[in-house]
Amino acid sequence: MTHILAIDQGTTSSRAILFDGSMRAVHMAQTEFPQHFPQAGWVEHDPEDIWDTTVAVCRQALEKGGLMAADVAAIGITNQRETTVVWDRTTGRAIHNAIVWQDRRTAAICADLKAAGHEPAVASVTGLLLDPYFSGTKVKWILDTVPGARARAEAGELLFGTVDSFLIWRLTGGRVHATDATNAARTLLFDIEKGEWSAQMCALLDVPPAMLPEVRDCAADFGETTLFGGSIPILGVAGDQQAATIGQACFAPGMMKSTYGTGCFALLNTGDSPVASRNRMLTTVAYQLDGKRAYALEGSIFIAGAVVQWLRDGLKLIERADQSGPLARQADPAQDVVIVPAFTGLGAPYWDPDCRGAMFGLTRNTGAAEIARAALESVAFQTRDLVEAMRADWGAEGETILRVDGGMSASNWTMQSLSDLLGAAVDRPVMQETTALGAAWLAGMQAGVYPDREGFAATWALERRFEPLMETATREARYARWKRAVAAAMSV
Ligand SMILES: Nc1ncnc2c1ncn2[C@@H]1O[C@H](COP(=O)(O)OP(=O)(O)O)[C@@H](O)[C@H]1O
Ligand SMILES: O=P(O)(O)OC[C@H](O)CO
Repeated sequence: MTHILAIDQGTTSSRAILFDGSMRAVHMAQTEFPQHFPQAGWVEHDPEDIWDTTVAVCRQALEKGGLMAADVAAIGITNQRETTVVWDRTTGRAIHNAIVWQDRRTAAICADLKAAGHEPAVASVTGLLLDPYFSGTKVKWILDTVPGARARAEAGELLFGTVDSFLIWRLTGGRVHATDATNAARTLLFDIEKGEWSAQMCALLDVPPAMLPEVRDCAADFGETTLFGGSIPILGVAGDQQAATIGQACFAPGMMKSTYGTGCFALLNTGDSPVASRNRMLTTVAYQLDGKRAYALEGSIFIAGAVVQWLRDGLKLIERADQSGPLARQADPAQDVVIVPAFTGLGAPYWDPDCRGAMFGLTRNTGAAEIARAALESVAFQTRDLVEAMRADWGAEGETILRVDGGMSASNWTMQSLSDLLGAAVDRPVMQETTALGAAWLAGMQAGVYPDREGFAATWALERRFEPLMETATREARYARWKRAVAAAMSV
């Protein structure tokens, strides 16, 4: 009973990481699974792929470590958020592919609700905006589209869940239909202040309450699984960005983390009451422990590491992601190329689904290095947009320190440019698997094998701090140019 198994079910891959009794990640397995794009702007996953890859990576990680179910004290689950599954209570099979968070098919439903003046009520109850990103309109779409689904959902025959709930249902053999407060907070159906499903939102989005999972703490009893050769309890659940916030030990109000994966998600802990944003940030649940919720302001950027993938796969300027920083370093300092990477519209704080990317400042001397630099800097400028908005919402006292993680945080050049363009310290921890660590800690703490919150926070260790080296006047001039570039891209 010495290990904790963290399941990290992400957008492009499923991962399982085994942590030992000292919270060290000791064995890992990862498998990518297919993405389906049935129409422009639509993104789906086959729930059976999600399930099969999840089970496979758990088995592989256990095998790598030569471990059995009896060696695992608990499972923690963290997951891609908002992605929506509706399944049959009797067979456990989904009635439609999972509709992924990136999917834009419900843009018209959102536009109609906005035009009818519902956004202020939605924001005040759920902390979110009327954007296709969230689960609620995706559930409505499935119920309106799959023949007979609405009547079956009303009769209690169909269940809704985000990916955590679907995995819990399958892992427990259909015994537990539950989610945690962080995942519930991403559905458009959850009253984040009261901590319960909102009848008003269910009515607005035509979602029968009978199909909703029970909402529990992030560290709680989510049932047990016997799939791995013995019984293992599931004791921790959190959406992946909240799990990273926990894994980064951002437990005190004012602490902020930013995760640079495919996209970028920055969360600022705002303490025990929700802060309504005046700057189009999201208000969300950071975690719920012992029935008490901590809240966060969240800024979501859809393209971060994806811009590096574009340099590699689209423009073929590099062969590997880690060549992007060294290439950017060679850029001519006299040139000021700006890229607005609005490949799938812009997220926070602009929320413009129709905007597309743009590049400014080209000369005859512009080459691969200048484009790479502009691509990496676009991530820093977007982070500054979020940090400015969050500080305006929450109060700007105190120094901003950003704790970073995710694949792109490995790039020293990008992290230095982030610190320069933010004018703030950027802290990169030793342990960069913060998402899985967050889920593992929740489960391990609930199982009684890991330390409490304070003890866990004390284990956070700095690998490297990046301090701003850029002159203030240069920083401000470059940021002003970025803002003009975004305005121009949005106006085309
Ligand atoms: N050294 C690096 N420099 C810049 N970007 C990188 C580097 N290593 C990885 N990336 C980018 O990070 C992303 C992968 O990060 P990861 O946290 O695994 O993302 P996700 O969980 O969204 O799949 C990719 O988009 C990749 O382009
Ligand atoms: O799976 P990731 O790491 O790309 O994260 C997805 C986010 O949870 C979407 O809100």
